[in-house]
Formats: sequence, C-alpha cells, structure tokens
Amino acid sequence: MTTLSTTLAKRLEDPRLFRQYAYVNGKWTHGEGGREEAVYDPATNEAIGHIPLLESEQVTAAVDAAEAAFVHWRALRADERCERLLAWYDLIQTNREDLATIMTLEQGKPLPDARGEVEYGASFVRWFAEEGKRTYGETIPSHIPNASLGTIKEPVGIAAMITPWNFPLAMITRKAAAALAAGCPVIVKPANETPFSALALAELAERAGIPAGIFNVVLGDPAEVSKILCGESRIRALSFTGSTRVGRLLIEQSANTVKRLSLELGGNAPFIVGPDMDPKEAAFAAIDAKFQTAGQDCLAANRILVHESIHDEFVEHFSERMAALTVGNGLHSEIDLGPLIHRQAVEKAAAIVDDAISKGAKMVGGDQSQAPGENFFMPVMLTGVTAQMKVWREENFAPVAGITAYSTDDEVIEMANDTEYGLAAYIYTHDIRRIWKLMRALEYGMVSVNSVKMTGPPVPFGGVKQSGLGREGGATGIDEYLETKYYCLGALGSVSGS
Ligand SMILES: NC(=O)c1ccc[n+]([C@@H]2O[C@H](COP(=O)([O-])OP(=O)(O)OC[C@H]3O[C@@H](n4cnc5c(N)ncnc54)[C@H](O)[C@@H]3O)[C@@H](O)[C@H]2O)c1
Ligand SMILES: N[C@@H](CC=O)C(=O)O
Repeated sequence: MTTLSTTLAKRLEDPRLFRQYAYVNGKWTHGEGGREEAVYDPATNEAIGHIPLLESEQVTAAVDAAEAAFVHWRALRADERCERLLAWYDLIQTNREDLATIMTLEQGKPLPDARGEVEYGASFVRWFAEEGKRTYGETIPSHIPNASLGTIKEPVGIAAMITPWNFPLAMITRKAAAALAAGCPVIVKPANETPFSALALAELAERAGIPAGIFNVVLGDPAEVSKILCGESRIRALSFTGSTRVGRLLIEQSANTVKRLSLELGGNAPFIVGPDMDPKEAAFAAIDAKFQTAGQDCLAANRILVHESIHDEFVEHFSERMAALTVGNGLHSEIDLGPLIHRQAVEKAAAIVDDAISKGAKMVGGDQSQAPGENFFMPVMLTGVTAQMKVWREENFAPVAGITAYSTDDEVIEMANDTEYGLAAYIYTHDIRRIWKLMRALEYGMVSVNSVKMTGPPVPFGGVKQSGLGREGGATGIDEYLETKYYCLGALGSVSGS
C-alpha cells in the first residue's frame, strides 16, 4: 500500500484518521486481489492516497461479520446504543479540524464549508442517538374478545449504504446513525472519489466502542460492490444517495431480494422570486442557494424564475455578486468555490452552457481562461433559459445558474413543476397568499420560503417524483431501519376495556 501523501501527513493532527484500507469486522483490510485505485485532490490532481478494491468474497465477509454482530447489537438497550453514538459524536466534534482537512483534500470544497459539513454530519449522530430511545410501538384497541393488540418496533436487519462524493461525511452519518440507533449493523460503500472521510468515521466509530462488524466500510468497483450488496438477501435495507440514474439501477438490482429501499436522488430546484421582493435581497439569496459546493449540491437552485417586473434588476445584482465570488483551492483562505470533482464534470458543465447559448440564452461570467486549474469552472449566469435547454432539464451539478422571467403565479408553478425531479424548491416573496398557493402547488418534497438554509437533523429530508423514496432525518428517519411487528395476545381472560 502506498504511503501517506506528504500533503496530508503534514496537515493532520492525528494521522491515524487517514486510512488507506477498507474496514471490515473491526479490521483494516487490504484487497486480496491486489487491486487498488488512486484518490485525487480535485484542486491539484495530486494523488492523495490509494484505496484497495475488495474482491467479492471480501464484501460478502462484511455481510457475514454484520450478521454475526447484529445479534449482540440489537440486544443492547436503546440507552446503551445511545451512549456509543454520543461517544462517536464527541469524537467527530473533537477531530473536526482533521475531518474537515481530509474532506477538503478529497472533495475540494472550501475548508469553512468542510467544517460546516462535519458539524452538520455530527448533528445527525447526536439526533439519532436520542431518537433511538423513542422507537415506540402502539397499543391497539382490540376488536377480538379477551385479546390485547399492539405493535413493537424491531431493527430491520443489516443495512447497506451507498453514498455520493459531494457530501462525503454527512450523507453517511444521516443514514448510519439512524440505522445504528435502530439496532442495525451497517455496511457503507462510499464514493471512490471521497473514501477517506468514510474511513476516518470508521476509525472514530471504533474508538467510540462501536463493536466489530457493526460499522463496516467496503471499497471496490462501484458496480461490482453494489451488485453484491443488492443481491444479498441478508441485507434487508439499502439506503442510497446519488444520481437518479444509479438509483434506478439499484431498484432493479434489489428486486430479487425485496429490500427496504431509501433513495435520495437528484434534484433540479426552482428558485421562485415574487414581484414584491427586493431584487437585491433575492439575488443575494439565489447566489447562496446556487453556488454552495460549487453548485454540486442536490439542493442547488438550478432554475431561477424571477417575476418579469423585477427581472432586469435582479439579474444586475446577481451578476455583480457572482463576479465577486472567488474560485480556488479550498485549502486557501477566502475561497467561495472550490474545484468540481473531476474533469468530466467540467466538460459536462461546458456542454450545458454551450447548449443553452446555441438555443438563445445569454451568458454572463464564465470566462474559463481565468480558471485556476483544470477541474475548476468559473461561475456562469445564463438568462433567457427555456425548457428546451439542458440547463433546464438536467441537474447541472456545476456553478451554472439558469435564469428566466415569468408573469403569473400559475405560469411559474407550471414552469417549476416541469421536471422529473421533485426534491427541493425555494420561494422568495412576502405575500402570504402567494406563499401558500405556491407551497401547495409545487411538486417537491421540501419547500423553503425566504430561507436558503432548510436542512438539519429535525427535518424529514427527501424528494418526490424521481428524486427518491423515503425520508432521512427528523422524527421519521429512523423508521427506514425499523420493522413494525404486530402482536395479538389472545385468550387473556376477560379484562374490561380489552
Ligand atoms: N437527494 C439527496 O439527498 C442527495 C444528496 C447528495 C447527492 N445527491 C445526488 O447525488 C448525485 C451526485 O453524486 P454522485 O455523482 O456521487 O452520484 P452517483 O450516482 O454517480 O454515485 C453515487 C454512489 O453510487 C455509486 N455508483 C456509481 N455508479 C454505480 C453503478 N453503476 N452501480 C452502483 N453504484 C454506482 C458511486 O460509487 C457512489 O458511491 C447528484 O445527482 C445529486 O443530486 C442527492
Ligand atoms: N445539501 C444536501 C446534500 C445534497 O447534495 C443535504 O443537506 O443533505
């Protein structure tokens, strides 16, 4: 195995958080076939480390380990699991700076954003540590003489998690903490672009006293590993965050084993600005909603729909503010946008911009000769975008903002809903009737009114249409990992009220 890269070695207070192995059954594991893959810092294209690609038997060994460990983990009291999860939470917080550094190096996002993600990811661990103590069943008024009826909640079983590269830590903790709190062992397959955050979480889980076999990280060829996880009948729940394309594939592959599926898929968020808004305030909010994580966010405001009466002023403020955004290596200070994850993402963004221009959109910004490296993409504003353009139809996952004008509420509702996606939508207006009308008519799982920030542990995060199935976080997030067992206790004798 290749040695720790000098960049990382120098930067971490605790170099043991940087692991270049898979983590199976409490052991750091290399690939038995000798296959490995390099992981690159997208800002510099420097290899920051290597990961092993496990053989299929090694992935199956993770399932064996989880199966064996399940017996003990589910038997713990909820408050005992809570304590381990809180210890994990504390360790994540204590090692925040190292975790943020690892994340910036593998994902590219600016260090302050990476610190924010570590906090955000940790917050799910604390939330579910507590929620695990509240997995109540029900008492059901009986319709059967002399019987008592009710439900209890039981862990669904081994849960597999396949996670994306854009939020390499929080997308794991939002799933894993819920499953662990429910009493389920977990097998995580992170994106190969960003495995080191997942492996650091495993190191901290071990230190927190989470037993061997309960939190596993498998690495390998994504299609190969996912096929095994989907086809494994002992894995009872599969939680995936990623593209709708891969989500569809996983649904197909899981059909034979009839698993519980939780899918957090792509988004194509509309950002609607009403005629009563201050165009500057709305433009600044739209900038925040579009350009975080360099636009590589499922919540990114892709289609900005502005009332015609304030459109031109809005566009002016938007372009002024966009021009002030700084693009560079996320490790440097005062950076707003880091690189895209790899060169293909840059090429895809360029193709989306070219397509829009060829169909009549006007471009502001986007002088790519100013890009500080080959994976960087300078932010672009496109005005006059239409439903025929890729920028409207596809999730661009890049700093490309499409803006267009509308004239009536009914028109903007139709425009906003004109997509296969239904994850999140933003509304900016202070008119309560308009807010209510739009909020009810928008076909989205989450609607945020006059606020860019909408997520956090208490929130049922998830989409409708082809943006996914199920909800993560909130009071219901743990249900994705619980089965309801109904019981009927018969022949109890006659008890009044039974
Ligand atoms: N709804 C949400 O909560 C949410 C959150 C974050 C990201 N996302 C979505 O994730 C996407 C970006 O992430 P991404 O590019 O990593 O997504 P992706 O679908 O390409 O990859 C996600 C995961 O699937 C794996 N994968 C890739 N190809 C596979 C295959 N053929 N078979 C099985 N697994 C495969 C990857 O290794 C990774 O672990 C965007 O569409 C974004 O909207 C959604
Ligand atoms: N920002 C999202 C992740 C989407 O890419 C979240 O908060 O979960």
